[in-house]
Amino acid sequence: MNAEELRPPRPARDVATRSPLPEGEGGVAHGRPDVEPAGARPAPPDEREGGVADRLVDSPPGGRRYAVKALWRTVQGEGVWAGRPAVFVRLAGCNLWSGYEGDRERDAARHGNACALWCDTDFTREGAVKLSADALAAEAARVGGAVRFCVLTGGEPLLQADAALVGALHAAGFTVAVETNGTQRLADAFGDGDRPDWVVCSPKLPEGALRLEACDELKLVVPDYRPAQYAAFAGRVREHGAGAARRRALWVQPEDGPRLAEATRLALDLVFEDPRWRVSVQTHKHLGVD
Ligand SMILES: Nc1nc2[nH]cc(C(=O)O)c2c(=O)[nH]1
Ligand code: SF4
Ligand SMILES: [Mg+2]
Repeated sequence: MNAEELRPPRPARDVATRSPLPEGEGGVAHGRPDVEPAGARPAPPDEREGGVADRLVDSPPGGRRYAVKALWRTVQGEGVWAGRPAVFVRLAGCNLWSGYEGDRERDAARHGNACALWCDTDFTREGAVKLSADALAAEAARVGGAVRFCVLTGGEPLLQADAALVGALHAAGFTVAVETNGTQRLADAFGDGDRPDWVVCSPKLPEGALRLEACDELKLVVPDYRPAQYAAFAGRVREHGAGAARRRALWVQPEDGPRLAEATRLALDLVFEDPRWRVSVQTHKHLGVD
């Protein structure tokens, strides 16, 4: 069954623009259009985060292969490029948590990082597919259709991403962004070869432990990570824009989950206190997409 068949029948056009509710109960009197909430319709498989093993097989051994946990088309939900159509590639593995429930407290204590306690990302190697750079780029191009913006995420993507992978994506026409925790050096990952065009750092260790040389956006997940703790590292964020719009992209992003309300209040207080920082909203969650 394809996604189209899963959708409820489309109402006739004249009723689609009118609310079935009487006035005063969320109907036309409130100006609310009669639309389903975003994300109510099931997304096609290529637009869902899971299930890469269902459609892809390992590239033959021999050359360098990348463990890909998920590859899907969506919009970048966060930061400067929020709303930009993108192919997300989730590379398996992280250096700050094994990814298994039972290891959360051990790994948080081992590395001194709070994120192992709340990280909600599935980046374990189970179900990952090992793809060559060319196979990965070809799948990104197929899934992307007209989209040529690729976001490498994880886990920690710089444990795997290298110049050959970025080069293959560039050759397929992609602009490449990466979401890193800041523990890896770009020089170690990419040497003198192709590098990502855009680097987003969301640190999970104290700034003294960060080895990333520079980035284009800094995103702190509050309440555990706060601007005052990253004042020096914020100086490594490249400025973008012209004239008065020239600025660093410095974000505080409320942690999703049971602490969201408290974290949102803190994010607001932090940007009111120091307006160089902005509140980052996870727009993909509002849109109901992965
Ligand atoms: N659409 C979408 N945008 C994102 N931006 C950052 C993400 C992440 O999980 O790091 C993410 C994600 O998982 N989905
Ligand atoms: S560094 Fe990122 S992916 Fe790794 S455990 Fe922390 S939040 Fe999760
Ligand atoms: Mg996510």
